[in-house]
Amino acid sequence: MAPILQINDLKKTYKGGFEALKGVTLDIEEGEILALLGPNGAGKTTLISTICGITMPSSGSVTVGGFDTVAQYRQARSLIGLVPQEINLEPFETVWNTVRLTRGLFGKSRDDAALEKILRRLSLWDKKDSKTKELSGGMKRRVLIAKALSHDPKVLFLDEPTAGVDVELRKDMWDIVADLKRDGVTVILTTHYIEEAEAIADRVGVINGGKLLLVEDKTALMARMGQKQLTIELREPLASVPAGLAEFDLTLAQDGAALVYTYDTKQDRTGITALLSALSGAGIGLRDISTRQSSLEEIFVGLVKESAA
Ligand SMILES: Nc1ncnc2c1ncn2[C@@H]1O[C@H](COP(=O)(O)OP(=O)(O)OP(=O)(O)O)[C@@H](O)[C@H]1O
Repeated sequence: MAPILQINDLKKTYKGGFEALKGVTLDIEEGEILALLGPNGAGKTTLISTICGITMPSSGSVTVGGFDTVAQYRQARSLIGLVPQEINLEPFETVWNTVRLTRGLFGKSRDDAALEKILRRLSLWDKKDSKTKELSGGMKRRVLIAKALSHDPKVLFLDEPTAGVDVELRKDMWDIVADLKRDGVTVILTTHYIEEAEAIADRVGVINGGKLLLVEDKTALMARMGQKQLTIELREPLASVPAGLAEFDLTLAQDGAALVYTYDTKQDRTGITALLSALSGAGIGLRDISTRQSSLEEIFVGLVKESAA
């Protein structure tokens, strides 16, 4: 089946010349949850806004369900739900009317049963007659989600859904996303929270400086997190990794004063014993050894730093 969302060499230069997207290409499969990670100003919101037709692309194209988001804007937009970063509700309107009116804006016929289902799922049913200004911050965010779901979209964008919300609401939000996935909704969310990506995403994309640096299966990323590094501080610095140690995944660090060995913690044999005896066999003296585990956070920080260099 064709991907539900196809982003092809998408570029966006804002008036004034700032290049916020520098050619993003990405396919997203139906029912997938993709988390887009990136520091402030990376281009996450620009990417979402361009896909949703709020911002015009400078070049490249996006299709949603096969519809081009510029040439076939209405069809494409009707398949998309967008939960914006900022809360933009009509304060004196009730929850029920807010959600009902949004559905109407998409030209969908009235369907009270569908709206009731959405409000119940978001634990908003008992608040349906409350004015939105009477709701807590967390409930307002839920109303934004209810609005975004009101026209039965196939793809839901959540722009930093849990920024500044408490732990409990964050977990709730994750449950809601898992629920939507079960219904076959494709979810793309932006986040600064790496644990959020870890908790709910099928795939993780890292964006910085308007470029997509990596898109990878979360499980594959987790497998990478299984990597550990053994740092061996040497008595005498080396100019290069000795040829006799070529079978090991070694790099020189600290100007030759240390060897770094990367190994997979999930494998039965780490190779450390063999390495240490090989070092001893080569007459290389050790001063100290230490190990550390790389995390998704480090992978992320490393990538972002590299791309900025
Ligand atoms: N309307 C605009 N005109 C000019 N520049 C803009 C406009 N909107 C965004 N930018 C710039 O584009 C870059 C990317 O912004 P964007 O909001 O997409 O980043 P982001 O990754 O969503 O950041 P954050 O995590 O802070 O929300 C920033 O440098 C921003 O200043």
